[in-house]
Amino acid sequence: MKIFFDENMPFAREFFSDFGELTAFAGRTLTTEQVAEADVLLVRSITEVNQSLLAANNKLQFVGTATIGVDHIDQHYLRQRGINFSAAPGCNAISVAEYVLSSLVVLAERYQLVLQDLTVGIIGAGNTGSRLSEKLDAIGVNYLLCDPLLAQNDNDQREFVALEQALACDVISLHVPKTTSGDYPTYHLLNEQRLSQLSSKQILINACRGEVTDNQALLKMKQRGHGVKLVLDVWENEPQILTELISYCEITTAHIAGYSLEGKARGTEMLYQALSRLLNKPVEKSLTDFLPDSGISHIEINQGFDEILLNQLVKMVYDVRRDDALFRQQIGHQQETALAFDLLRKTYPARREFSSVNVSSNQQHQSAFAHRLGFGNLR
Ligand SMILES: NC(=O)C1=CN([C@@H]2O[C@H](COP(=O)(O)OP(=O)(O)OC[C@H]3O[C@@H](n4cnc5c(N)ncnc54)[C@H](O)[C@@H]3O)[C@@H](O)[C@H]2O)C=CC1
Ligand SMILES: O=C(O)C(=O)[C@H](O)COP(=O)(O)O
Repeated sequence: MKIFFDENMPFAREFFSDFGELTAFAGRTLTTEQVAEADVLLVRSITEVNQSLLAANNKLQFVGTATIGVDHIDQHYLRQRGINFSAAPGCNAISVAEYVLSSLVVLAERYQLVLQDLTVGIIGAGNTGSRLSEKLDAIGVNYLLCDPLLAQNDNDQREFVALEQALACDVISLHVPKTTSGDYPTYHLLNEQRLSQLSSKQILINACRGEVTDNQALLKMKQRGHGVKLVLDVWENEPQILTELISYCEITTAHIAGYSLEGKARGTEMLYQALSRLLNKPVEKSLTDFLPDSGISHIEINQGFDEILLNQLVKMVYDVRRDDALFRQQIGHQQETALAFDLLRKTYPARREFSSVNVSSNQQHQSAFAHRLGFGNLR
């Protein structure tokens, strides 16, 4: 069996070595010819899987994407061809939530905001939005959820608000898939008209897909002096992004919100599980077999939790300013934007989830707090 996998897929060799012959490829430049002999194709978000890519292949059995987003996959075409497909829902949702939390902590310090005085409008309350809401619950920050699709689901007992209400919150955090059809398409959900209604006091965070926000409209409003604070992890037209927008962002990164080692590797693990099921093979390997120990394994706390301690704790494990600094250093300076954007992602420095660090305290409620925030949980 010939298995082709994206070179940026951690532990692919460890998980799939028993399945057959493995070939790594560069996701951005994969060609029809390269993939012609594949029985299994394992991609990440930068590979468009469609009729054109698969035109020369008549033996493909399985396509997997080690990502949450599936907007790069023509699932209709795969169904027509009878090719099995699996994604990795939720694989890096914790990582995205920790990115947003780190951004909030950094901005709170920068502007002397008390997080508990703010309300976060979470737009899209699936895996990433839910992981974020749990972390906000843990630190006592208010939030409103907007998800018209889940609002129609009788099994979901959470309270949902209309888009307009979520857009009026102090912080807006976007967690929707990129869609162009259906009752609630998200392409340019934040279009010029909606963006124009934001106030200068608000914070807008986009860590889902760039196309959910109209980047040209954002640039225009910032050039006119609008004060809205921007945290952008994702961009329209990646990797050829609108570089003029960078200097107007408070925090800006190269689509790495989901790039904790755990998040990326969980994606690989989920595809291993899916392929094992398809081939009726036992699932014998687990992520915990391969994850290295984290740099910090244990933090002991001897004082009460307050804003300063929360700030230190979050930033000790993941400080988003590292990724922001790397981005500003590399993009638009050293080489062509698209190459620099992809290189930043390919050479992303190790980052671990809160779960890799045990936090303990002699006061039980403090340990419980850290646990709720995601520290020291199962990997
Ligand atoms: N920046 C990054 O590194 C990452 C980005 N993502 C992106 O984030 C997206 C969301 O991820 P998950 O939460 O895990 O997906 P999910 O599928 O679990 O949840 C998405 C939610 O958005 C809701 N939704 C759809 N259209 C909506 C609309 N118009 N208004 C409000 N809600 C709407 C859906 O009902 C669903 O509950 C992914 O599709 C992916 O594109 C995901 C992981 C990492
Ligand atoms: O899971 C998703 O959806 C994401 O956005 C991933 O973090 C994207 O990572 P790559 O697949 O582009 O490496």
